[in-house]
Amino acid sequence: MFPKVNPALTDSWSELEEHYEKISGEPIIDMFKNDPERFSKFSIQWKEFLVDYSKNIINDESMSLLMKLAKECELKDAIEAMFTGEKINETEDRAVLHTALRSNSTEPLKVDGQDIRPLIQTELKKVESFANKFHAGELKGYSGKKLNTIVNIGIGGSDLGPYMVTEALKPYSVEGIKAYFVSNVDGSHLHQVLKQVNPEETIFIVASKTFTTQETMTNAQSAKDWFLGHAKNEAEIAKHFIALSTNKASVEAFGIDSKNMFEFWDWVGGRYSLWSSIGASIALTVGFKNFKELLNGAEAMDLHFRETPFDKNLPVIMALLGIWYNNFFGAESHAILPYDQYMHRFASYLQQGDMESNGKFVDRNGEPIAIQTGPVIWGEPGTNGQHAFYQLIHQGTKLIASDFIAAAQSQNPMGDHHPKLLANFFAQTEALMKGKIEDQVINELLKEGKEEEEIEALLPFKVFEGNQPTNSILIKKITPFNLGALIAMYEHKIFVQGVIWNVFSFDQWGVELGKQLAGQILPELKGDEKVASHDASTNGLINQWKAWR
Ligand SMILES: O=P(O)(O)OC[C@H]1O[C@](O)(CO)[C@@H](O)[C@@H]1O
Repeated sequence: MFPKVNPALTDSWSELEEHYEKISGEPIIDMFKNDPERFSKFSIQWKEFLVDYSKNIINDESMSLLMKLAKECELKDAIEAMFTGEKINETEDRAVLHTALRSNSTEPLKVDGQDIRPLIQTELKKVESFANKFHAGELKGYSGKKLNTIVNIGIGGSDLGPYMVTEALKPYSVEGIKAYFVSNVDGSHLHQVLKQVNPEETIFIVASKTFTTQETMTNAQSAKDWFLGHAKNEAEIAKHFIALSTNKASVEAFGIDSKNMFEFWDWVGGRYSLWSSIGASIALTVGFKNFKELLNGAEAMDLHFRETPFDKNLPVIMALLGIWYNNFFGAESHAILPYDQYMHRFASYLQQGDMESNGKFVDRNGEPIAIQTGPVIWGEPGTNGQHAFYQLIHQGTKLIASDFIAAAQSQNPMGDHHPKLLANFFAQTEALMKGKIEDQVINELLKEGKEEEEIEALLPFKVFEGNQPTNSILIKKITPFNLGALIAMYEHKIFVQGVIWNVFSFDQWGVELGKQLAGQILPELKGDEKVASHDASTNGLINQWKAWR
């Protein structure tokens, strides 16, 4: 196992603290003026990606200290430990091998003495053959009609990944296939979907690693009841319900034959599972070939991450920049801003990926952590976000580091929409860096014919400092391959940050408490008696609900 290093005790940490004092007030724009090589130095072109991180508050020294931090935290060993299947998820005694799901290597990779490569290939082939039959119209429902609609029922990692990808790859959807995703236990979610589908043509995909998640099991049961209300025959479930899970016994207990189950394993974390059978809804929507391309793109990023020196390594650089702002500038959040409408779920997907992984306050030794760990992840597609929350990034009191993501080629070229979208993508990072200086504002106001007094009054509101750091990720096109690589880049960024903060990134004990309490409260909601077993606030809310329901 790689060593459990407290990052705050490394030499590089104190050197970075000192360095921060020197550099934090320096305008990025001046750094460009002083260094003509800055863009080529702080940008990386990799396959069809251009990652430009030159608009950050960094110089050569910042980067070399951050690289030193990665070395002092034994990042290289940590990467190898993950890829080779060491049980780095110690609190659950599990290996972390989502990378194996997309690997084309045939070299044996053992977990508990068993080579997992054949297991992965068998399930992948199962998904392939099922998807091919579905698209060939060979799968028929209870009335003999072809199946052409999928309803994925899952939540968290069993929803966010497949939903985000099927949305991002909508232009690659197989013609005639409709896909819906139901996650919320709020009955309205399932209701709205069931209103739109024909039971004779629908496959319900019950996606749950544990097959015990309350929301998913409730939605699956209601979907089954609805389906049986139409099909009238339990035997027809076999044609219309499949399960994606690690838990065969619960799948069978629910009434789905294990022949209709696509398996995955406990060494695949829920939020890293879209590459496994959980991706079946992706294969059914965009076709198996595109799903495989997605896996290939992720594998290409895995190889880049594993083999490239840190100073040219995309996930490592992205992670270190995040640490720079999170731990030295005191930034509390990180914005994900895709200039791509199809990627409207990307920030939500990364919220789980990042916040469930690195939202930890205890280190790998079980000691409380004295430094900040995972940031708040948020975002929306541009340009919509520009008309909503960018004001705060431009002129608020917080430092917010952002990732701007855009595709050079549009999926739907239409008039000058794409140049306009991209003009905004380019303009925003420039504006965030430059801000607006007094002279510029005065000139503008003079041109508008304002008097000196008016100018003086308006000046403080119109000037802003800029120096908000951004990364720009320009991708030639959002193909399945490139999307796979992009997702994998963020997965590895999260991993690197977890290693440096010395947290266990692959468990999520914190989410259990709310689940436990909801389990206790549910029976108390029956009947009209007042509840008095909680704190006054919770009792008050429950009792008012009882009065109003
Ligand atoms: O796939 P499952 O077992 O239904 O779990 C769904 C989600 O619930 C969580 O355990 C958190 O509540 C996630 O980690 C997971 O992705």
